[in-house]
Amino acid sequence: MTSLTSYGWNTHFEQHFHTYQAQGLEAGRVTSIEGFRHKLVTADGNTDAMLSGALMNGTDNADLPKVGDWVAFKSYDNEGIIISVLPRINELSRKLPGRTTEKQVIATNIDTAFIVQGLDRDFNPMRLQRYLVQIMQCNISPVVLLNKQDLVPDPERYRQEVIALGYDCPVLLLSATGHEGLQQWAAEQLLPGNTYVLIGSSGVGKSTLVNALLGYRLQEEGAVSDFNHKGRHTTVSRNLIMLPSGAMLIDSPGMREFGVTLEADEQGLNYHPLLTALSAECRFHDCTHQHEPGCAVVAAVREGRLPCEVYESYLKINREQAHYQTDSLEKKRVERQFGKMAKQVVQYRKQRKY
Ligand SMILES: Nc1nc2c(ncn2[C@@H]2O[C@H](COP(=O)(O)OP(=O)(O)OP(=O)(O)O)[C@@H](O)[C@H]2O)c(=O)[nH]1
Ligand SMILES: [Zn+2]
Repeated sequence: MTSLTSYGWNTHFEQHFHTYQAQGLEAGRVTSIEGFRHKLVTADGNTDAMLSGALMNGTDNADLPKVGDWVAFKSYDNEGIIISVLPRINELSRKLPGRTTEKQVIATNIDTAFIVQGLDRDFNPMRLQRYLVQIMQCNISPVVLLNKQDLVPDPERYRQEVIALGYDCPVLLLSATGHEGLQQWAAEQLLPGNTYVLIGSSGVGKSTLVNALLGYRLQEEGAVSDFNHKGRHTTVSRNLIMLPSGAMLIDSPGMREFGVTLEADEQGLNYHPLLTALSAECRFHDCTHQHEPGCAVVAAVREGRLPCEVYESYLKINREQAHYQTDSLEKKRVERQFGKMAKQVVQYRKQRKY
């Protein structure tokens, strides 16, 4: 018997599961997905499950089961058929790379996201801020892991650089291969029954970190070639792994692009404590901190009280947000128009009786 609580089951899921339980369904958590095959951990151990026809045909991709989801399923010949996804506590998503405004759900029901950057060549405060903003907007708390500290002479300098960005989150230095900082990370940040996700570009050491925590090689670690310093894509799928300590970790394949998906009434600004504090002193309450007179943010940048990187990241994310919003508004307008057209056709058919 597996205790579902040790996998993160709580009263939220319990409540939503009631009606399914009455129908004789079971509950399980998705630990990996390969094609149509979903691996679930259940009260009776592990089982494979497929999607029901209704789920497969009538559901948007973002709402289909993802790693981390709790699902209601029916047992059938040693296999499960997933009938429904229980409402998520949160979902880690990103905008897919390129011009599309499509959202991709990476993993769900997450307590903390670890953003991993390697200090060798991957360290990039701009990219880090993009991850931070998106994670916070998904209602997930972030922790920054600066890995490969053994490869630079003064790793603390990088840590201070991240702290100076002013985000309210822990920043840790690690070496996955040298096992430095791992114990402290595990003891302070990896709590039993909680679910964590590792994100970051390919080659920053995510698989190596997972393996170090597990104490054995679960995934092949890809050798980053010295020749061109381009990491090979080694992690191909996401897995929810139970660590010996009872904490769960979802490893995700390297993602160089991490597009933000801020919604219409939100502002990237809300996710930066330094900017929020400063904007209270702007002359105009709806200041965009770009061209307005009496802008406290611009003044702080000029006087060196706000790091340029923070301001630059704010501008960049705002621009992207505007693009994302016009695009999704346009999509909604087209959908509305299509709905109207479909209604007209139905009416027309009724009148003509065919
Ligand atoms: N020197 C040093 N090398 C490391 C460290 N952590 C990882 N590496 C090396 O970096 C390379 C890439 O590590 P992986 O763990 O495969 O990286 P990943 O983030 O899982 O990459 P993807 O699976 O492609 O997303 C391997 O050769 C590791 O041995 C570290 O702390 N120090
Ligand atoms: Zn302003």
